[in-house]
Amino acid sequence: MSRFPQSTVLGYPRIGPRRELKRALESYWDGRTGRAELDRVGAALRADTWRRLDELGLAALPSNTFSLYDQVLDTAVLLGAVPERYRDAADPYFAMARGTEGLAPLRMTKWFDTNYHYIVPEVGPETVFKLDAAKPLAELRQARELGFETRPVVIGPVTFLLLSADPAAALDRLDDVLACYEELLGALAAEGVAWVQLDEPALVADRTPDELAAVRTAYERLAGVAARPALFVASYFGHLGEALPVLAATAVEAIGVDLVNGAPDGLAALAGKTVVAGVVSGREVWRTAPERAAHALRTVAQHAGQVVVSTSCSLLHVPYDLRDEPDLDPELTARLAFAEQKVAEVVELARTGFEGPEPVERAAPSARPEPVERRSPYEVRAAAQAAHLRLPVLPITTIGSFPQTGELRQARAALAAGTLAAGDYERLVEAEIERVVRLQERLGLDVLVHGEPERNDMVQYFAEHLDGFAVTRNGWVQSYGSRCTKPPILHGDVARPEPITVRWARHARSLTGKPVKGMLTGPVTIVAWSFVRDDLPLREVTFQVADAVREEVRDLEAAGLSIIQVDEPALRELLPLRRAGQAGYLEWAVAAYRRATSGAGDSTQIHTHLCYSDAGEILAAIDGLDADVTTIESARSGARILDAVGSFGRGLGPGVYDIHSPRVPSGAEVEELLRRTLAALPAERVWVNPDCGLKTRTYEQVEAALANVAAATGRLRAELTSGNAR
Ligand code: MET
Ligand SMILES: [Zn+2]
Repeated sequence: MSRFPQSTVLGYPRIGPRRELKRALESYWDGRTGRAELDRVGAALRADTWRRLDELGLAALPSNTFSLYDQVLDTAVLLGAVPERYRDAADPYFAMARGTEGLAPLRMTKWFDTNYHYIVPEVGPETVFKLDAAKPLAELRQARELGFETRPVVIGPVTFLLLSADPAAALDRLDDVLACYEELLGALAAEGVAWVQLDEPALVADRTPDELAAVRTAYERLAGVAARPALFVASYFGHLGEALPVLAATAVEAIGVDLVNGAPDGLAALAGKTVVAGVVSGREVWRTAPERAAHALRTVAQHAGQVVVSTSCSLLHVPYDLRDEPDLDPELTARLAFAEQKVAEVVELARTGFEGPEPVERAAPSARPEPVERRSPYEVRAAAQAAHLRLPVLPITTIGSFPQTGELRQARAALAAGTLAAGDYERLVEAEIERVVRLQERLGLDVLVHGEPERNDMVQYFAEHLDGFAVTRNGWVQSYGSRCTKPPILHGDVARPEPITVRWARHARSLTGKPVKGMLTGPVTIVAWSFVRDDLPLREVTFQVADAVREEVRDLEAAGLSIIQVDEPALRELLPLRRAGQAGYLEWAVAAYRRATSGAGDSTQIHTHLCYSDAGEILAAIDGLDADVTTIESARSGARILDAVGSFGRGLGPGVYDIHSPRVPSGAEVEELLRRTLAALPAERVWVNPDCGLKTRTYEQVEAALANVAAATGRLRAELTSGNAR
């Protein structure tokens, strides 16, 4: 077996430094360009990446880390796990990713505790596995033509099966999947490939004995393949825990461990192995402290046969290059590293060896006290709110945003470029608010919103108005497919210099006699969707953000807003992968939310909104938020969510309109969903609303859908008041 070179990265961004892949994909999907052009852009991005990594001095280059959509979907294709119904589509790959006319896409969900989303494979008894190694082989050969020897990267068999829609049923297919991997190893060996990387991030979560047995079976079998490349099994996003000795006992040659938060126990098991040491964080944007990295490397070197310097995970989760950010404060820039800079750090650590002074442990900051104010018990608040708001039964509301028009986006760009005066921009926003208010009045909604036209993004907008945050010019990170987000950088103490949303909320309120709901993003979601300083515990940082939100709640209330929504769609996302950390996280996350909202008076109704979440796992925490009304995504998951959240003794708005689809639900569909809700919950607690914000939809769709929602609600109200509901 050949020795693993001294430095590597587990993966690299692929959307393009200027989002070239995004544009190429969208143009291909729209039919503006053909497949050849899309493939040309992909090939150019891969070539640029290998050249750059090589120039930076990285010793081992990965391949097959590029993807036209998602690496899990690529793995499904590699293994032939394409569900029957997609096989006849013009382009089965993108049909699975995005759906087609009449064919829904595969489900998509979050990749571990990141904001990246993968396509959930469907694996069951009927799946026919058949290796299709075209993609890894093509990338390998492309790199060779450019003069680069690469290490193909593939999702490992256990993680692939555990990530599929029904993991238990999928694990039953382990033997068949392993046959494909064996064949893949043979094909790579035939090409003369020295090393292959199999990603097994699923092993950093708690695993059952059966699952650990699957790990043993898988890697004993793969290591037993006669002619194969050397095997490098990569873990990331945490420690391997009980999977470490299992993996180490197999004959795989190299194991990748995430060392960003210190070295795990049990390293002695790695004796004789090559350890690919993830000391440079692949998911944070802070420069690596060299003495801490060197310390971790020394610790591992005491046990391992060989230590290779690497990133803790793929660099997919950070932007390309800090040099694209000339507007950042130089003091901040000096603290940062994006993908390019991280590669340089890896190379430097490998070059200088692991010598250096011992790191100084930082003193833990003292905990900040909780705010003393407590809201009254729900019954007291509910009575005060009912008297004050006088809402009808089954009140209809929305989640906040209305369609973002091209005109608004252009105006914002012009404002940033200095070609549109601030006053003119503000008048445009006010006109849009008026349009949204009139539309809601016309549709007969009960609790109105201003529509969030001033917000580019529900987190970035707040980051731009709070101290302690910076926003980037090009800091795009892939979220899914062609979609990217630009996470703000939370680098200092957070404070709110002045009110942020009040002027827009006040404007909406001045236009109507109906109640208007103020709209804020919650503290947990703001930190979840930002790059957050690592010199304070996340809890402390989140509390600082909560205090800023709390001030905003107070000011909205003082401006006469009697309903205020504080969104926490990312509450589930930060949940630690291992159960041991979950209760502690949920406790402070809930405390942060209550800190943000508990300054409101009893007659002010606090709403919260959650989506993207497998709410089932965090039910008690959602209940603990103690919001007067919780709106939650449910149009697709149906009754499941009702069973789960029905026990909350407060207001509940399970979504009746799936806003992720351009489809307009009929009045009959909405009525059916509402009837199901009313069968599970007392009518006086039920709210009627879409699943999520409407900003990605068109006005045409929204108007038609909300008209159907209002009509269906009207019919049920009539039944309820005539006493024969259900
Ligand atoms: C991802 S949750 C979105 C909530 C936000 N208020 C909106 O309506 O867009
Ligand atoms: Zn939402």
